[in-house]
Amino acid sequence: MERILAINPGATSTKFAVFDGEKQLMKNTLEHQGADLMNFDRVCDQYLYRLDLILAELTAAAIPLETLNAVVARGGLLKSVAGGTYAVNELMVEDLKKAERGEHASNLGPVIANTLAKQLGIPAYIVDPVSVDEMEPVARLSGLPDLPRISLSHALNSKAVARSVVSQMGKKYDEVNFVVAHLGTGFSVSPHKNGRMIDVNNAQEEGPFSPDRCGGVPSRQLAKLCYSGKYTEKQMLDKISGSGGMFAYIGTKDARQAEAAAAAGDMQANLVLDAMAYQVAKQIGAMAAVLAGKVDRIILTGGIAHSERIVKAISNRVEFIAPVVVVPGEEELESLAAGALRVLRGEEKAQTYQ
Ligand SMILES: Nc1ncnc2c1ncn2[C@@H]1O[C@H](COP(=O)(O)OP(=O)(O)O)[C@@H](O)[C@H]1O
Ligand SMILES: CCCC(=O)OP(=O)(O)O
Repeated sequence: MERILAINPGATSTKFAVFDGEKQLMKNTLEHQGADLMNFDRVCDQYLYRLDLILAELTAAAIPLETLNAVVARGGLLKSVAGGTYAVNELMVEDLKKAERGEHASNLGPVIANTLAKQLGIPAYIVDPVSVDEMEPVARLSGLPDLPRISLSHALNSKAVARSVVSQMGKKYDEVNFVVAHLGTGFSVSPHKNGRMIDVNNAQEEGPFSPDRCGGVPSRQLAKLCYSGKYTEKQMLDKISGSGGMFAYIGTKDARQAEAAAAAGDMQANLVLDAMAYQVAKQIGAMAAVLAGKVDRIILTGGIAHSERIVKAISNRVEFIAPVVVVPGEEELESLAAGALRVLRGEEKAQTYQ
């Protein structure tokens, strides 16, 4: 039986699980307080800190490291790649340490996996990293040649959820058209046409605003703000991704807190939640147009798909397009393990990142 350690580093947590084949032996979420991560200048500097915490939990769960056959992690902001499972290599680790496509917690995944796998002499993989790019040429133009559109999304969960919905329909992924909205800390809304994600809003800088990102904002005003002298480049980038969106308006990234505040009469929290759902619905409409209106299902997934209020607000606006299926949360660890398993069992060949 293949024993696999799956790791999913997030902005404020590290989720990991150990699987024997398909069977999950343990699953854990390590929460990181702001103060724990404050001492690290860059995201990739956190890899040993997070790895040590995982190792301590594996020891506590009496899972000897020597019993692991592979490590698999959520991939980061790499160069654009096709979907699938990739062997972690040094070029991938170097690219993520340089973070040329930006800082994001998922950049830590391959670095942590590589460090541990090298120590144990076992393979390390990533599956459907955030830089999966299946966009059609027409989707790549932004309107400014200097600023090509880039595919950075929740490809791992969006594709896994699409596959699971399609199997419930008794069809194949390449026989259907879906719009999948992943609503987590970042939001990505993607049209899936016959098994390919042919467009997506870059979850770091486009589309609807999300709990900590501003999404697409008025471009002239943004340019003026950048040159206003009020903010450094780092501060501006943080406004766009990290402390923008819902957080910038009401000081929380937690949709549950926002809902509780709205329920207690906070009008601003109420408006911000309505606006977030409104923008998601607008983005779903745009992606339905990408599919020429031929949409078999709209899928809402991610942590915020647990929210009845937000799901209802979005569904009311988009269910004229296609039936809405809600798959709350994410199955990223399971999808990572399944991707590694396909390679270990010889059902799929690991691709090479270059
Ligand atoms: N039951 C719930 N109701 C409303 N919002 C929720 C619920 N559970 C989680 N969320 C929200 O989901 C968001 C995080 O989603 P998640 O998919 O865990 O994000 P990520 O993995 O991208 O950090 C947070 O804003 C959180 O408040
Ligand atoms: C960069 C795309 C993936 C993403 O936004 O993930 P989170 O929502 O977990 O930050």
